[in-house]
Order: sequence, then C-alpha cells, then structure tokens
Amino acid sequence: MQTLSLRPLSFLVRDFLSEDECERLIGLARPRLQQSLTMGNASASERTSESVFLPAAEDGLLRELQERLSALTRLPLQQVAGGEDIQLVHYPQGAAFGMHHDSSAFLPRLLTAFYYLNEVEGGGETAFPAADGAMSPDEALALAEPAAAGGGLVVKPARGAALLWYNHGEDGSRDACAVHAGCRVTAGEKWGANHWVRVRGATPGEEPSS
Ligand SMILES: O=C(O)CCC(=O)C(=O)O
Ligand SMILES: [Fe+2]
Repeated sequence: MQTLSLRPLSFLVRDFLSEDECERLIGLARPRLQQSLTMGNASASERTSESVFLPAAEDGLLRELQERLSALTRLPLQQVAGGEDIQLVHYPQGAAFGMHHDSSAFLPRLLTAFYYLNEVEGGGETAFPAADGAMSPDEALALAEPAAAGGGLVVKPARGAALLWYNHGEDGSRDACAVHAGCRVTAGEKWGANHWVRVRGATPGEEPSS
C-alpha cells in the first residue's frame, strides 16, 4: 500500500483484486449495461461512462469485497455493507467523467474505493488536480480535460488495483481537495468499480453507533 496524497488522504493498493475477480465483476455488469443503454438511459455529455449498481446479495464476491474493504480500512463491516452497493462503470473509447466531488449532503460518502478492472490502452486516469494544494478546488472544477492540466495527483489504471480516498477530513467536514475526474479514455475501453462507504450514522440500515 502506498500513500499518494494527504489532501485528500489517498492510497493505492495493488492487486486488491485478482484477475479472475476483475473478470467476474465485468461479467456481472456487462449484460445490465447493455440493457440500460437500449432503454435510452445513456448519460449526459459530461458523464459518458455507463454504470450499474450490483446488489451484494447476488454474488458472494460482492460480499467478500465488503469484508475485504472493511478489513483494509478498519471501518466496521456494518458501515461498509450497510451503505451502497458496488457500482460498476464502463467507459467506451472517448468516454470520460468530468470534475466532481463524490460526497454531498444527500449522499454523504466518507470513503471512495475505486477498483480498476482492466488495463486501459490510453487515458482513463483518475485525476485530482487540487490534491495537496496543487490548485484551488474551484479552479480544478472548471477544468475540461484535467489530465492535460498536469498538476496534482494523476493515477493510471492498473488491473486489480484499488485507489482509496477520503472525501471528508478527520473533523467530518467535506474535503474540497477531493474533487476528481475520470479522464477521457483515448484508446481501448475502461472498466472500474466504485465502492462507497457512507459517513457513519448516515446509513438507514445501520444500527445507532454507541
Ligand atoms: O473513472 C474514474 O477513474 C473515476 C470515476 C468516478 O469518479 C466516479 O464514478 O465517481
Ligand atoms: Fe467520483
């Protein structure tokens, strides 16, 4: 495990998933993505990736990943499993997900674990242009092609790797430096997965904390 930045607090864990596990997740998502496309739910211009939530009850691997993420972060399994299902994302060549923050008042997400599920031929980095004060979060949010900006933190996809970052600081406030983008895929395609952990106590299914 490697620390990548302090603001946002971020880490890279190589080989968090095996190749077989990456393939299995892609296999679970692929038929549903095709369905959502034919239903005309294709996304807005700044989010040209396709996504689908995979209910944890449907596959042992999804529950196993909840346990693995809980063990890695020491966040209680109840907090990890009681929040959101894993969301698979697919970027065809040319697709991107523009600058944004993962946490809001309505979706208070403490942690994002992003799993890279394939080797991307070109582009597809996850970019944090405001990491560790490289530029202001407002300037970063205005970037159209954040990979080209150069500064901050830029993470290249590597199959099986997990990129973790905290969207909130230790005091619970939202960390504005956590704004990020999924950069344009310039060659090939990109498969990934978001595994979000809600802020403690923000999850309806969770028992009250002691
Ligand atoms: O594709 C990426 O690298 C990041 C995706 C992302 O930020 C998101 O889906 O919220
Ligand atoms: Fe995001």
